[in-house]
Amino acid sequence: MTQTPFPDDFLWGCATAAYQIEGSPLADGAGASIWQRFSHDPRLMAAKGDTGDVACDHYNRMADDVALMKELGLQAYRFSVAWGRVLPEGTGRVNQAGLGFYERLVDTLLANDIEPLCTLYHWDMPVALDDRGGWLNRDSADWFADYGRVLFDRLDGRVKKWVTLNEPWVVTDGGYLHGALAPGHRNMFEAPIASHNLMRAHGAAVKAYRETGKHEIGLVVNLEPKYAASDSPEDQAAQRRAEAYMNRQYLEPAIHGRYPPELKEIFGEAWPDWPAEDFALIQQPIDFIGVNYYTRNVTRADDSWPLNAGPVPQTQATHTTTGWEVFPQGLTDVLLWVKENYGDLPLYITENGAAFYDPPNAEGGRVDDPLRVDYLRKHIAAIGSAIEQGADVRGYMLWSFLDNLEWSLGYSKRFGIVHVNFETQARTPKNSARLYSQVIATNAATL
Ligand SMILES: OC[C@H]1NNC[C@@H](O)[C@@H]1O
Ligand SMILES: [Ca+2]
Repeated sequence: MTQTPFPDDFLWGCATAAYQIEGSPLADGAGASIWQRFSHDPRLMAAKGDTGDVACDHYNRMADDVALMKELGLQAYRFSVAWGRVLPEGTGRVNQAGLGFYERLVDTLLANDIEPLCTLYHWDMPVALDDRGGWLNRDSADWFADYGRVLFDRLDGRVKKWVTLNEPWVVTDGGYLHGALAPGHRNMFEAPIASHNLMRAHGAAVKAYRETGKHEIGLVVNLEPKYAASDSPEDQAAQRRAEAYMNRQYLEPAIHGRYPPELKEIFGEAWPDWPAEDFALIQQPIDFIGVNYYTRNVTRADDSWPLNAGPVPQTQATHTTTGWEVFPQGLTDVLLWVKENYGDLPLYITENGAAFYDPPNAEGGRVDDPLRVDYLRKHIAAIGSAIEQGADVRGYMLWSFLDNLEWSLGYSKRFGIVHVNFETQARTPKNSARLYSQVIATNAATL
């Protein structure tokens, strides 16, 4: 049994997102989001009928959920704000009832010694703004900065760690290129524009934060390390394209004020010439990088895949119910990759976790989830290894606190360390929650 002690002030928490857990999407004057529209459209939503109308009913059960977080020993909780609750039309009029929910959430967390980490954008743009072009409209940077100012003014100080965007790659690739996610567009000319405006909005919000903010703000990116299938020039080039497209497309402009050259090669005529002043806006200094890690990709040249880069299935490995290879080493590798390419900014694992099969109801108040326990043990140890090798990792926000709406995949993909019976809304900590409580209590990974 090897013990890897973590730094004394390492922050252990869980992550969720508004549309995936709250329910009551239109309550108390909230404006509909693009996910309200998308999840109700059977032409677009893969898991037809699985909408966010109820989800985990967290909007009504928040106090009990925070009490459960406390019981499990969480030190932090990463949540997102539903933009439309606060600004029903996306800009202008503030809905005090909506803002009040998040203020109550933050105050309840603080009363339980749980540090709030607040994500401004976790995919749920108000439909009023999508109808004005959404992320395709260059005004989206101003809309987003104004939205940020409302939250900073009310909550900064109680919230000391802010996140502008969650996973801009998924927003763009899913929402504008492949159409699997809201707003469901399939257009390779739109994707770079949405992507670029998301990063302009990130920069505008960081700039707005610096006007009054006294604490920290960062960007959260999903990183999936790409391992070339062979040393052949074709596979090496495929790995470079895949890495540029998913892992460099957002960090490169945010940190270095440029795009990786492979993107023009990938998008060709669909890749605009960006105004130089955009990069000055995007490259606002940030205080940390949030890394969301789930799995890796072994990449080979394969023209049956976009980018002429396809995965080599790792049939020998354990896979999650979302089809992802369990590969803890990839978390160590990707943390060191960020340090090597983007310098010594503090890092947080802002999401990591796994969906494995769990029963729909927790017989006898127990849910035994050995595969998730194993996944968490190994990935937490992988962070310890990265820290030993010099990565400045400050915290871990496990995805997720509750089983929830896995977007277009619906409620069948259960990522929670706490089981939710969606018939009764009963919460039942899984064995993985008990493991996590031990990790937090000992501040160490045990393998
Ligand atoms: O797929 C699991 C998670 N990945 N990152 C974004 C979250 O909203 C997802 O549920
Ligand atoms: Ca649309």
